[in-house]
Amino acid sequence: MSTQSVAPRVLVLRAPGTNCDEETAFAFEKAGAIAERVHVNRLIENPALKDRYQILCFPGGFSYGDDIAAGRILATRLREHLAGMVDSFVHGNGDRLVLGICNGMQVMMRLGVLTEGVSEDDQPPATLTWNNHGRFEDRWVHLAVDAKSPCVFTQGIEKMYLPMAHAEGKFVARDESALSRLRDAGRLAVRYTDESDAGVSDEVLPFPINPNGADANVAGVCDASGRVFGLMPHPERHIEATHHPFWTRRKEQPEHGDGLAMFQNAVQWFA
Ligand SMILES: NC(=O)CC[C@H](N)C(=O)O
Repeated sequence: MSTQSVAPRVLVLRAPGTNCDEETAFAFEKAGAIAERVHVNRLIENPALKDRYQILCFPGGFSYGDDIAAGRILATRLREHLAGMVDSFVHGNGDRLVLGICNGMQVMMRLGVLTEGVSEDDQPPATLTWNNHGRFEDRWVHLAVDAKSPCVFTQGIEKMYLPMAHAEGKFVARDESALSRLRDAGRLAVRYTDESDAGVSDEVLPFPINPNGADANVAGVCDASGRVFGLMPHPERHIEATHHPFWTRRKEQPEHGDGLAMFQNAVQWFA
């Protein structure tokens, strides 16, 4: 853990087609961080820019139009031009955080940083593919957090109600052994669940509870350290209590929306 006491600085990485960078920067700022939106081309011109930041965030959207596969082109650009930057956040001295939201998680899956250390060969142990019904799906989902997960972002959170909005968000493990390795290490940190707060379930739940058909209802995955995390739902879209779809019908308003705690956890980690 870092000994730094000032507000952490967040690099919210933009690329052509990114569309959640403003909201994501707002969420980090509301949680007490200093967030800057930086275009990938500025980083390629000047990779030393990365040294200003303690948190790297890949926001949601349609980077490079989701061409080839969602997240593929941005991941390839990062691998070709900014591998050192990615490595310094993911590994480095272990004193930085990485968060990917939706298209950001897709980029991180393509980079392999969320499932590192699981395969014994060079084949990816898991991927994200098209939702079962083959369409873009936009709806609010109930999520359960794996209490034994090392994920820095979900500490102290049991459940969340967040919007999801994606076409290529179905988590698929290569085989049962890859899935159980990830699960046993608490790396399948966030799962779709039903309204009854049933908690984490490995049995695939029906649509629309599990909106895409993901193996073990996986909605978010972290690395072995818990510092590197990606999720398909959008915490930055539920920051204020009034973002909740039924806020006018609730008797009591919570202080914040469910998504804020994840950003607060990230800031807290540097305190
Ligand atoms: N909200 C998003 O980030 C969208 C992710 C991606 N473009 C998809 O549809 O799968």
